[in-house]
Amino acid sequence: MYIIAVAGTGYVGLVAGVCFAEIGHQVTCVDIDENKVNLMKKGISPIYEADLGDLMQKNYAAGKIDYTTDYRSAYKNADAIFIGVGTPEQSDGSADLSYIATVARQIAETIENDCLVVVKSTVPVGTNDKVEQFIKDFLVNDVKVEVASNPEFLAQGSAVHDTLHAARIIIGTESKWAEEMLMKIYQPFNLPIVSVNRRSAEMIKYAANDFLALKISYMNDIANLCESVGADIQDVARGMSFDERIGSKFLNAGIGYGGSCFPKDTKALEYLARQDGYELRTIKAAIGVNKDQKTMLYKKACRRLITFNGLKVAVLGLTFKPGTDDLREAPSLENVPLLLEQGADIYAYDPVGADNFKNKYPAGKNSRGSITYVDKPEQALEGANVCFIFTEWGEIKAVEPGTYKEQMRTPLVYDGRNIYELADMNEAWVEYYSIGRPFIKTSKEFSIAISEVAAIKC
Ligand SMILES: NC(=O)c1ccc[n+]([C@@H]2O[C@H](COP(=O)([O-])OP(=O)(O)OC[C@H]3O[C@@H](n4cnc5c(N)ncnc54)[C@H](O)[C@@H]3O)[C@@H](O)[C@H]2O)c1
Ligand SMILES: O=c1ccn([C@@H]2O[C@H](COP(=O)(O)OP(=O)(O)O[C@H]3O[C@H](CO)[C@@H](O)[C@H](O)[C@H]3O)[C@@H](O)[C@H]2O)c(=O)[nH]1
Repeated sequence: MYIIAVAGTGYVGLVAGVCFAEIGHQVTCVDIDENKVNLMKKGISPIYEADLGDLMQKNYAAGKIDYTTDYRSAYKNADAIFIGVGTPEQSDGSADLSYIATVARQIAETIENDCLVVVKSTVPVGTNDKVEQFIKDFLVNDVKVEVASNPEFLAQGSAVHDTLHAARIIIGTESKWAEEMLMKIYQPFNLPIVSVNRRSAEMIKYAANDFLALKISYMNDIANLCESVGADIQDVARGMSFDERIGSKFLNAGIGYGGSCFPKDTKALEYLARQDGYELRTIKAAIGVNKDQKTMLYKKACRRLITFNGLKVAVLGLTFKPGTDDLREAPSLENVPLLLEQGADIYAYDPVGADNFKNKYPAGKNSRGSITYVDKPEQALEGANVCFIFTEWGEIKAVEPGTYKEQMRTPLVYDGRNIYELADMNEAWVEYYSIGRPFIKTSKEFSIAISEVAAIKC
C-alpha cells in the first residue's frame, strides 16, 4: 500500500484516485475548486461517469480516499503524487502547461519525504524533463524527487471500466527506483505494463490519440467520396473491418471527432513538430478534414432549404459523444450558432447534456432565432421542419423511423451519426440525409410537398 496524492479531480485525476483506492492504496485527491471538493466529500461525483459515484462512496466510507483543497497536507508525506490537471489548447495550437507548472511549484515547496511525481496529464514530448528540473529548482527540503510519465488512455463515458481493465499501462521512467515504484503501485491492477523511457511514454500518448483521430478523418474523407461516387460508407467500413490489420473499431464516419482530447492533441503534436522544423502532414490532413466535417450536414441542409429563418429545427444530441455530459468540441457547438444566426427556432434534446448547454445558450431568444430545451426527442420533433442528429445516444437511436413522419411537419432529417438504415427511413417516408451514404429519393410527389412547405415557411 502506498500513500498517494492526486492533483486535479477531473476525468483523469478523480478516476485514477478512486481506482487507486479501490485496489488498496491510501489516496488524497486535491483540487482548487472548493465546490467540487464539497460535492465529492458528500459522495457526489462532479462529473457524469458510469460507476464512479458508487466507487467514490464505497472507498470514502472505508476511509481509503479523501478530498481536499489543502495541497500541503496531501503532498507533504505522499510516496507518489499523480498530476491530472488540464493541458488545454492555446490559440496557436500548443498545450497550456501553466496548470502543470503551478502543481510542480506547490509540490517543490511542500514535500518533506522522498517522492515520485507522476504526470498523467497529456504533455508535449520533453515536458517532464523540464517539470523535474523545475521541481528541483524550487525544492525547499532536502529530499529525493523524480518525475515519471504515465499517460492516461481512458475514454469518457467508460472511464472507470477503461482504468480497471486498461489494454495496457504505459510507464516512462529514467531510473530503476522510479520504474520499480510505479510497477508496484500498478501491480494490483494485474494489467500489462509497458515500461519505456520518459520521452517515449509522452510520445505514445500523442501517437495513439492522433492515430485514432487520423483513422476517423480517413473514414470521413472516404465517406465524402462515397457520396459522390454512389457507394455506402457503412458497407465499406464493414467490408474493411474483417481485415484484422485494420480492425473494426473507430471506423464510424460521422460529423467529425470532438471531445477534450483528439482536437487538442492533434493540434499540439502538429505544433510540436512545426517547432522542430518538421511538417506532420498526416495529422495536418486529419485536422483539416475534421474541421470541414463538423458543418458538412449544415451546408447540405442549406443547399436544400435556402434559409432556416422561421423554421422549427429539432436538434437531437448536444454532447460530443454518448455517456458523458461533456460538450467540449461537440459538433452541436459549431452548428447551433449557425442555425440561430439564420433565425431558426431550435428545440433541443439531450438526456444529460442540456444543463451544460443552457449555460452557453440559455433558453429563449438567441441571436436571430430561439432555443427551447425539451425532455423527450418526440417533443423536439413535434411540428418540426428539419431535424439534426448530432449524438448517437440510446434514447435517440430508439426513436422509430415512423415517428419522424408522424411528429414532424416536414420530415427532413440530417443524421450526423448514421443511426438509421436507409431503407427503413425510406419506407417511413422520411427525407433522410446522412454521412457517406447514397441519398434515396422518396416518391417525387412527397419530395415536392416537402419543398413547398419549407419554401412557405422560409
Ligand atoms: N478527459 C479525458 O478523457 C482524458 C483522457 C486521457 C488524458 N487526458 C488528459 O488528462 C489531463 C486532464 O484532463 P481532464 O479532462 O481530466 O481535465 P479536467 O479539466 O476535467 O480536470 C482538471 C482539474 O484540475 C483542477 N486543477 C487545476 N489546477 C489545479 C491545481 N493547482 N491543483 C489541483 N487541482 C487543480 C481543476 O479544477 C479541474 O478539476 C489533460 O492533459 C488531458 O489531455 C484526458
Ligand atoms: O468511429 C468513431 C469513433 C469515435 N468518433 C468520435 O471521436 C470522438 C472521440 O471519441 P472517443 O475516443 O470515444 O472519446 P474520448 O473520451 O475523447 O477518448 C479519446 O481521448 C482520450 C483522451 O486522450 C483518450 O484517453 C482515449 O483513449 C480516446 O479514445 C467523439 O467525438 C466520437 O464521436 C467517431 O467519429 N468515429
